[in-house]
Amino acid sequence: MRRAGPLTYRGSSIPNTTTDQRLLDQRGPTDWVHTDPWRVLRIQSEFVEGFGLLSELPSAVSVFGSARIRPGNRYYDLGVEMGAKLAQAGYATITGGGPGIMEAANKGAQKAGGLSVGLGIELPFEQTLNDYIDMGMTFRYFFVRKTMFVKYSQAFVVLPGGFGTLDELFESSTLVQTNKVTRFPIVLVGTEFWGGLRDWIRDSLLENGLIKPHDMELVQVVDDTDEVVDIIRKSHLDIARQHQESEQHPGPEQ
Ligand SMILES: CC(C)=CCNc1ncnc2c1ncn2[C@@H]1O[C@H](COP(=O)(O)O)[C@@H](O)[C@H]1O
Repeated sequence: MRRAGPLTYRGSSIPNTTTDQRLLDQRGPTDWVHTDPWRVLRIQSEFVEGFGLLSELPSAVSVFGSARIRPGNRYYDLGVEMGAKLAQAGYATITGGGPGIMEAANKGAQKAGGLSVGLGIELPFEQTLNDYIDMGMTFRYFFVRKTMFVKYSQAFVVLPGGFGTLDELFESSTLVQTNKVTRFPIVLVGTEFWGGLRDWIRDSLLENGLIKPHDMELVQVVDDTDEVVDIIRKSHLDIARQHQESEQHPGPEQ
């Protein structure tokens, strides 16, 4: 029998070298850097770096939207306006750090004097963080990056976009629906763009009993960026009030 830390080996499973021998041995193949145990460490280091970068962030809102929309498009302007309004309301803006609406929201936030954050993702084609980011990090792993959006922002604002944006919208809706995150406003901006999706959710998902009626309220659809800020502010005031009440009238000890 051989014990190696928490591991136990018996019989033919006993390795013919020890962990220390393998660590100190410089010869041999280097394919271990492409193995899952090594990846686990890289994933862990991404969490450590991300938490380190973001843990002292003030209140923040994540803004999602298309990577493909260019300056001159009305939705780009909407992104700039959204970032600026969030900055004026005292929120940091977090985006995926890429081009398009992400860039627009970062630009609006930065130009209005707010804190502009970009959480980029390594992609198969060359890609750098946009030029309007005060604090940024590029992630290797999508799922680590997604944890950062949810952990360090207090609301999601979703502007027009494609698959990436829909992924972010539905992931956050699922987290709220399953109570993994609580009291977290999700606001879609652009009724013309999002109205069809909202109708489909009602007519197909709700109609067939695949979601509950109150799930329809998880996501709000508006046009006006001031209204977005009002929804987020109101939700945060409600949370603060409930917090205060529960401190004044604590329930029975669990
Ligand atoms: C030009 C191009 C496709 C660049 C891709 N570069 C990207 N850089 C950073 N985040 C991204 C990128 N593409 C997609 N995303 C993520 O997915 C969303 C946009 O995807 P889409 O364009 O809607 O589907 C963004 O909110 C962002 O978080």
